[in-house]
Amino acid sequence: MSGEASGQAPGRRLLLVVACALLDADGRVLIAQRPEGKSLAGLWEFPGGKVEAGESPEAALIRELAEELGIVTWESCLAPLTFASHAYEDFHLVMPLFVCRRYEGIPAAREGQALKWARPKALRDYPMPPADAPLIAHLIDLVEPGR
Ligand SMILES: Nc1nc2c([nH]c(=O)n2[C@H]2C[C@H](O)[C@@H](COP(=O)(O)OP(=O)(O)OP(=O)(O)O)O2)c(=O)[nH]1
Repeated sequence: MSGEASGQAPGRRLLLVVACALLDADGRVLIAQRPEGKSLAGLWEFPGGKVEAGESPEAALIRELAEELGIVTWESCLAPLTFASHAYEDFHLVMPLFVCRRYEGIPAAREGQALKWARPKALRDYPMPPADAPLIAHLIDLVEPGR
């Protein structure tokens, strides 16, 4: 039943974005700074982007990692970790977060974004989109448990 049919106010539209915690051998995670001119400019985020019509989340992430960072990875190298669900002003974001430890190539900024390898515990020192805050604890538990 739609929101209107059920008598509820229609909600925000759902936006499906897929993101990746790319990990290096030292357990650091790659974050990228959103460039000027985009929404949430200046904030640090996990690489990824919108899932296009007809695309699976995994295929979208493989495409985004190639476009943004010039790396190649495979569905078998993407492990689901957790997801974000956050109400922004204009839409409700649902964002699965995958972990990837195996890929080919050296991540390089293909879209002018600044990149940083950060320890999961240090992620709180970087301003991130509000949707991302609850994800950090999951990464710490995965990479630096008990520390
Ligand atoms: N890739 C990514 N996007 C995130 C994160 N956290 C978060 O709220 N987002 C939001 C920001 C954007 O609204 C959307 C990602 O879409 P996108 O990166 O393809 O969007 P875009 O910049 O091309 O377009 P737009 O935001 O200007 O509409 O998800 C994150 O950690 N990684």
